[in-house]
Amino acid sequence: MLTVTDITVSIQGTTVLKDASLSVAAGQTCGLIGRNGAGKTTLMRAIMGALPFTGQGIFFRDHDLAEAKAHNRAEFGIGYLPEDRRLVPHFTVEENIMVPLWAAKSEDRARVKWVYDLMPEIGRFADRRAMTLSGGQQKLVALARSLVAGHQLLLLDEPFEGVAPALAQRLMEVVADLKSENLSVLVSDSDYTHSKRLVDKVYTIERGQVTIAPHSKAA
Ligand SMILES: Nc1ncnc2c1ncn2[C@@H]1O[C@H](COP(=O)(O)OP(=O)(O)OP(=O)(O)O)[C@@H](O)[C@H]1O
Repeated sequence: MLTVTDITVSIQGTTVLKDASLSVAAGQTCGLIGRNGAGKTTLMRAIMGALPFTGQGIFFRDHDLAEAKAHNRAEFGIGYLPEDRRLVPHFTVEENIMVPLWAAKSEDRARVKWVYDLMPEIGRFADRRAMTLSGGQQKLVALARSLVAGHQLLLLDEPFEGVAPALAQRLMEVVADLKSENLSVLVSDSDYTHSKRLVDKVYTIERGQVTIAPHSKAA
């Protein structure tokens, strides 16, 4: 499904990701665990087309992502929850979660309804402007937005970071519920506490180098 092979990313002359490889199979949830500054966000942003990379490449199903425009990710069914949420503050919650559909020129209301069914709390504040929500609520909205686009693959960048325990629990429940949807998920975390209950396979990342963790349930 997603294959990253030997990619290197340099930012301002510094190599921040070095020959990184990983793969996420259909229906699999993979963890990417590493400390702050290890390169998790850099890898996610490279997959999303927001950072140039060198190396063999990033492939998603039949698509060579180096050849695709960043906005094609939504068309391919890839959803992304950035670490810093990146909601449009003056848009309503519903407008925010519609953004990937607009990018993909899709009117898939059924997908939006599916997200509201999965996360009923989102429907309850659908008309509120994003800037009026707490940080934790904004994370839920950003997760909902990633789900609207991500009917094949979800990239979740530190979804539990800086979130109160009850909300982290709720985020975990939503991600765990996706197991029955055959979605592929790559979830990054600075430690293994939250993600260990979710993942089928674990990669660790340290100073830009990715390795498969020995305690992975499946390789
Ligand atoms: N725009 C940038 N300019 C300079 N250096 C950068 C930039 N973006 C990232 N880096 C550097 O690249 C390295 C990896 O950063 P990255 O954000 O990918 O780490 P991370 O594992 O996601 O950690 P964090 O949880 O702190 O975001 C860090 O050393 C960081 O300082």
